[in-house]
Amino acid sequence: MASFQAPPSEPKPETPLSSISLTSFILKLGTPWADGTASISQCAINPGETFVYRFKVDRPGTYFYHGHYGMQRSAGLYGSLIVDVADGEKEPFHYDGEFNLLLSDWWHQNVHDQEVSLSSNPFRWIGEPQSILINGRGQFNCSMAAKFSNATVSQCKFRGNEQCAPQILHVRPNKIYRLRIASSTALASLNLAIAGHKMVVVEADGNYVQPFEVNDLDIYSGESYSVLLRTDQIPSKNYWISIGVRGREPKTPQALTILNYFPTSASKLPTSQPPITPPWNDYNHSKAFTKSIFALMGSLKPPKNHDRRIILLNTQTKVNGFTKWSINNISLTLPSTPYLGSIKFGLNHAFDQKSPPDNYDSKNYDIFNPALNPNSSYGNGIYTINFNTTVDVVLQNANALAKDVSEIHPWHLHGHDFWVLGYGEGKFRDEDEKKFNLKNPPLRNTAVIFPYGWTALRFVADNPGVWAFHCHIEPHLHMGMGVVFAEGVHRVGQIPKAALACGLTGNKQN
Ligand SMILES: O=C1O[C@H]([C@@H](O)CO)C(O)=C1O
Repeated sequence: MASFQAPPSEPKPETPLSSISLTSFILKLGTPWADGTASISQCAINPGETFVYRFKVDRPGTYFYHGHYGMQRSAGLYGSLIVDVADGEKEPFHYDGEFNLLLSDWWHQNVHDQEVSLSSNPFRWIGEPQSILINGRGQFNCSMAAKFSNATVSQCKFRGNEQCAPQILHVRPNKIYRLRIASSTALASLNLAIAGHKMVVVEADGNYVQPFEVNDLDIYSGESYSVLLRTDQIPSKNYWISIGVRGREPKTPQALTILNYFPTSASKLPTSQPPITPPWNDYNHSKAFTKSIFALMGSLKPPKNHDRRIILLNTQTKVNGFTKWSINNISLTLPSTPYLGSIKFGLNHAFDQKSPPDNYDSKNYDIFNPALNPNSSYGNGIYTINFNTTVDVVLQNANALAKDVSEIHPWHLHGHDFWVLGYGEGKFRDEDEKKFNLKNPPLRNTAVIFPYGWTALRFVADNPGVWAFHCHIEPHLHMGMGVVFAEGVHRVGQIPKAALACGLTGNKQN
């Protein structure tokens, strides 16, 4: 069992009072109240309160945890969670050392103001981040690689102990290093490259994958990878590691750090230019990477058939004039009593008992153009899944409100891994099912939909609880881009009181 405790919050007069909840990317089999989703699996933790997350860590991998109340992840409430293999067990690959890189993005505008802007009419978008951070460290208004830049940006000056100085990766020649890379970004899709080095991808979202070699790696918010890096280059030099933005026109400089070979001094800057991220809209590059990910031979295979298919159309819409994201024309608003408690206690008036639809009007909806009618409505109804059945979810992308705009959305499922059965262009059709990969689809907990495309996932509803499934872009979730699945809730054991201490379950003892 592992447990981590919410940081004790002692409200000081100048600190705004704010609740939190923490989620992590572990499955939480049998302890759905430890999933950390406020209004879904638990009540938010109020200032001064403590909530202990106790759950079974059932397999090794690269994970992270973060706040799941409002946009707290954007405000910096996140951290890594690395699970080592159990004693006596071995990873299916060898390495001599490891580094952990948790990536994020950073705005100068505070998150409260961002939330207000996003919830205003007229809508004010948060724009692109000012910096990309590596392990919470990033630069602004200076570049470590200034001498390679055409712009008149100044050279960053570091002694090495400043908070914003990059964490340098110190390596020895002719070794193999495991880089654990996870993305907690609020918005940015990223690409990472190491000058002069290739990487071998071996793990995705805590699952082993069939190893494959890349020059650079795309990573979307919510995802994690492990790559192996062989330090086989000239040891008298150092090498740039650069991270740039994908999928949105970048207005954010690449994040940089250095791969420092022993015995070269870490302060010796690399002599060649940092790797340049592929053009932001080179989607073919991203698709080629994403489609090269397969499960390691011998991994768990998906069931051959599904019991239910849910098609989820992703649209940017208007509700009463406010800009929102909607799924099958419903923009998710969470109830004040968390679903887990209200379903367990049969409190039928805690949320809308009507399920959202399993499909959209796929015959008539033109995914390539702005909707003829952009209006949708708020809702907090959920998808109730029969326990132990197999569900296919097809995420269907579409044009946003503006013409010729369709964005990337990384969708993250709580409480499960899913198999990624396929990606396609345009509208999903029944016959696309014939092309699903049932042989070696990767098991993941986050999968991306590309502009104007679809992504098909399969999971088995074998984890009693109530689980969020949402776009991992923080402002998009805030704008309603998510759905909720419930399965086998009557099988859930005794829910700790702290998870129920609000709304209509506030006085429940179970
Ligand atoms: O949700 C979003 O809103 C803006 C834009 O569509 C409207 O300003 C944007 O880029 C998003 O991802």
